[in-house]
Amino acid sequence: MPPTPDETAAVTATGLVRAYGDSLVINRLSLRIPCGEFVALLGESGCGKTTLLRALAGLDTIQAGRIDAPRRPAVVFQEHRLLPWLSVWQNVALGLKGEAPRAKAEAALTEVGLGSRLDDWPRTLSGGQAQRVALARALVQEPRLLLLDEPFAALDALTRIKMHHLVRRLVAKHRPGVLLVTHDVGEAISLADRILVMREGAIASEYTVSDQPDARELHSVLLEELGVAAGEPVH
Ligand SMILES: Nc1ncnc2c1ncn2[C@@H]1O[C@H](COP(=O)(O)OP(=O)(O)OP(=O)(O)O)[C@@H](O)[C@H]1O
Repeated sequence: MPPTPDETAAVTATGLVRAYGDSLVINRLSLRIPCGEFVALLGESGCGKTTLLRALAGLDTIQAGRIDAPRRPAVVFQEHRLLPWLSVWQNVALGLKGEAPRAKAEAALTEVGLGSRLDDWPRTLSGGQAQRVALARALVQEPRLLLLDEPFAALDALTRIKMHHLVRRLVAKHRPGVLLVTHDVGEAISLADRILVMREGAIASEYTVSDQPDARELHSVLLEELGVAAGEPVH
């Protein structure tokens, strides 16, 4: 059974609009993610998933609509985006306010299994380890909303599965609302409580994963939604 989402909203977005020139990428899109709920966002390439995520993160402007997020969202991207001139713990502590930043960074790094790498440089980490640092850097902020923009896409299959387990465990413990942008239908089904499909700038359909008796059937339905016959790659 998935955890019951908390009542408090991690984010509520209403009537969002974003155009680039004449091209309307987000068209009166609304969504609400309660704290504790893991939501995956699927959609064909170029449909506006990253644009939406950047808007929710406050990294991009919207032209109409409203975003209510009680606390600043944290974001993990496909690339780790660690600063090479700062050590691992300094990267995690960057942006932390208050006392004992090293101790807080250490606690977060221990949670992702990197408590022994505090003083190392980012360039000495593997791709999976660097993504774990990026995850620690996001979670140390205690966000209500965690935005994940294909954070596992560049990892090898085994590392990706380990990251899935880690993220699931950390989300169950800290209970932020999560929005995961992914191209991987299997990843969406295995991680998310709810899957949103974006089309023509809005949420075209949604699936509550626990309501679906057959994961394989849901997989086929989602591939069809994405315009892919079963067996073909999404890209
Ligand atoms: N800065 C920009 N200037 C102009 N057009 C942009 C800009 N950023 C995105 N777009 C356009 O907006 C549309 C949506 O892009 P976006 O990156 O949000 O899609 P996506 O669903 O995340 O794609 P993908 O799955 O391939 O990553 C695309 O047509 C893209 O060309």
